[in-house]
Amino acid sequence: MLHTVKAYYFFALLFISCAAKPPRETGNFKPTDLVEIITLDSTIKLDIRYATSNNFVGRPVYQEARAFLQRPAAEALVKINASLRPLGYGLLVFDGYRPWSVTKLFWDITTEENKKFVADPKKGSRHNRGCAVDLSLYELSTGKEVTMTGIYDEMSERSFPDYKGGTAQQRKLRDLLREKMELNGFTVYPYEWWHYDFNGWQQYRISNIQFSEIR
Ligand SMILES: C[C@@H](N)C(=O)N[C@H](C)C(=O)O
Ligand SMILES: [Zn+2]
Repeated sequence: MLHTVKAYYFFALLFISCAAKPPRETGNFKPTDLVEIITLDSTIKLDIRYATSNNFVGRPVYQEARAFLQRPAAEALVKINASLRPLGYGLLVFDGYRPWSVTKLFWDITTEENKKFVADPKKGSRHNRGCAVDLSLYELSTGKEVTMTGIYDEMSERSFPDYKGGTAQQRKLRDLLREKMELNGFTVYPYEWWHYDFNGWQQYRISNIQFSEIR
């Protein structure tokens, strides 16, 4: 019974988020040029959690396990991935461009207390602009995701980029990712070690197109 009520609630919110409209923006914006990351570098790994049930929603919210970014941001990731290779690591991407309707759904299902872990749809997420990426590292020798101080989309202090807990190795890897990202034009989100905004994100519009519509 509880399961049925929860499912009803989820689909009601999904319907609302799909029917809702992104905020109107005025001004001059760069043209949207979303590129699929793996077409630039197939050694960047994907684990698109939002296309699976293994995410904080507990259900897939994407129909396709793909990741896109505005071209300059995607090109910067290729450089970062190359600079990690001699150290034995590669990039593991959880999410890139995200349609605005998904940001609205995330906001609607998240408690007040945890709203700092999701973007306000009234302002839009930098993911909606194709200028934010959620990512971690994988080990080249095993192909496995490394262990960071907290898990992806964990809504706790372990997610803060300056969290002092965890092991020295976990903090070292989290800080290695941050160092490489910052050297290449990204800024970490103050509550999530995995979320990076590409500098200049303000120059791109909020989009609400589905992955299948990206040309
Ligand atoms: C939901 C989480 N992965 C994330 O991306 N959070 C930031 C704040 C966002 O929604 O833009
Ligand atoms: Zn993010």
